[in-house]
Amino acid sequence: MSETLQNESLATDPDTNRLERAPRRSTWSAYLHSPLGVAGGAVLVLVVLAALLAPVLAPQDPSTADLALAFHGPTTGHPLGLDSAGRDVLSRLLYGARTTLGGAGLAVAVALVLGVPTGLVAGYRGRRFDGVASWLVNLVMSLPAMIVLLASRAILGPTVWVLMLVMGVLVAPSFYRLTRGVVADVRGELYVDAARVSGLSDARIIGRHVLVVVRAPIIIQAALVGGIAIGLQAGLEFLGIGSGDTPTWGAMLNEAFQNIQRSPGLIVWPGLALGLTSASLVLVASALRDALEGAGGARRARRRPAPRTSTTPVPVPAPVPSSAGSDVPRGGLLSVRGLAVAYGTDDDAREVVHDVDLDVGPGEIVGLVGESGSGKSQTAFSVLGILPRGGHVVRGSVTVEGQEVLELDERARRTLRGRVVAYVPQEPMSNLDPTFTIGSQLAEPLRCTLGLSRRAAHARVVELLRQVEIKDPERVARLYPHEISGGMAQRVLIAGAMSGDPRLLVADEPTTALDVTVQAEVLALLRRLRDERGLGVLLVTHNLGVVADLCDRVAVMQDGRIVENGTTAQVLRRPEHPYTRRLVGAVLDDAPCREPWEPPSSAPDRTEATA
Ligand SMILES: Nc1ncnc2c1ncn2[C@@H]1O[C@H](COP(=O)(O)OP(=O)(O)OP(=O)(O)O)[C@@H](O)[C@H]1O
Repeated sequence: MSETLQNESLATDPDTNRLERAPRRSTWSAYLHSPLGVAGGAVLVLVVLAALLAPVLAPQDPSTADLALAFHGPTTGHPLGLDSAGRDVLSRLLYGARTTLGGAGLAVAVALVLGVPTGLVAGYRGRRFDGVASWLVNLVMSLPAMIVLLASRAILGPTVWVLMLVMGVLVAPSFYRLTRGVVADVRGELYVDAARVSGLSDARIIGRHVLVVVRAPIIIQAALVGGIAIGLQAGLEFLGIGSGDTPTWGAMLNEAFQNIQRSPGLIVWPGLALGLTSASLVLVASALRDALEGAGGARRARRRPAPRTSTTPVPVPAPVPSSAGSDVPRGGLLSVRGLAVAYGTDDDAREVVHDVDLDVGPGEIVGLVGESGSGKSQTAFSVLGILPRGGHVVRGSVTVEGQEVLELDERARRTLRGRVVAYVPQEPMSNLDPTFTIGSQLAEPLRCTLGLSRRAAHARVVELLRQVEIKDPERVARLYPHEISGGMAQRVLIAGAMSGDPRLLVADEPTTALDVTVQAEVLALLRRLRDERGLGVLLVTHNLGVVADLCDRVAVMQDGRIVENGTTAQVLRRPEHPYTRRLVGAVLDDAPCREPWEPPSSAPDRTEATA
């Protein structure tokens, strides 16, 4: 391994020559480190156990009354005394926990079931579903909750369960809005795009990459709603709107309040139960949120910003005999003809790519260069079938190995992506999900698209990491994205792209975020993969240095059109179009040309990289 590669691995600890792993805790042990969370959890567990074991623990039936013993203080048989009707307070408290907690659980469950899946779909897919769901949510939110609850009691009967079910429906919009908002943010993350490009289905992406982000706020929200449900239930019972015959904490509070002069102690037990349970719920949720954030969110936050590009001097390659130039041969692997991409609706469409022709043959690296906004990425996205929302191909054809890509349905495109066409994105760090280890992320598409077992996928991941020249692949597979350098992250993404053994690689500015030395190594890696596998590469870049280093042919884009297309030597040495001349002239100053990059002689395993 070269010195630079070592440095890359040493990014976190240059003294020890070893990758430094940040101490990491499991969610469970992080939770146990929160004293308030543990205390809240203990109280909740006790309350739930008491509710479940009420028939065993209760000294007598909660409804058995003995007026002769009304307001009697604590005795051996009645540790908490008796109420105004001579009923055992402890028994009522235990049975009341069942109704109170069960009702709150029902409200939360209904709200979760209605709000979360719809929020997920609306946030992830948007469009019409989002419109209809948001309209319905606004409608429900505009209803006066208390009036609806009173009306439902009058119509459906005075049972706690019905009240809690209706409450669940009324609070479902809060879950919908929360989920939709978080998911809409996450769906724009590059690692979600990367998962899509690697061939994963929407359901799989939502289940693995999106749900993990919304779970913490949903837990907090569920705890709050649970607390509110308990409070509301108690409030309704306290006002005498509950069922009356079922023992609940609210009903006990109501009865105690009516007799506060006679027996003030009666209010203590239901009040304490309500207060402690609500507070515990909040403490547990808060500690759980922190623990989950510690496991995933902190990794998100600790993501290291990738260094930005530096300018590479452009070596002018010697002219090579070729039939390219104005008479460009038609590529056997990728062939783009008359491609036009537009944004907006039919009436108000803005064309951003116009009639692009492009070919990539097997084992050929074709550069697509041009200034920012010239349409390079839109062309590449069209090949991959991942144009951003609002963008669509208005005419033209894109064939990969003779198969028309634009006519494929989404399922067929997913199969094509990852297995035939792979993608290496620009920002390595943003394209890795911070919540999963490198090994887990690379194994996911292998298991989903190639159907490998967990063990086989892991073995393949290690092999892939080795192929992209990562030293100690077993160890790197166990690391999280924030624990590796930008250069290593880009190697990981290239390994991911190679996992389906594709024939065509679309690389969108793959070295832009890397420093010059690492840039040269990643370029050498791409060249080696091309040489070994006969991989065709469409390389989107604005860097003519990269083109000169790596590309066999180059197409120059300006304002959405290809204005020049030829061998790298021709285009860089004798640019014909005025824009290409300006582009080359802007980089080629009087600085001396550097020699093409060669690996250090101390790197025997990589000497073939530039051979
Ligand atoms: N989501 C979008 N909605 C509307 N227009 C867009 C969208 N994405 C890109 N465009 C437009 O498409 C044109 C081409 O953009 P593209 O991203 O292909 O440029 P580029 O050459 O790749 O630039 P860069 O090197 O900065 O990535 C630009 O004019 C841009 O404004």
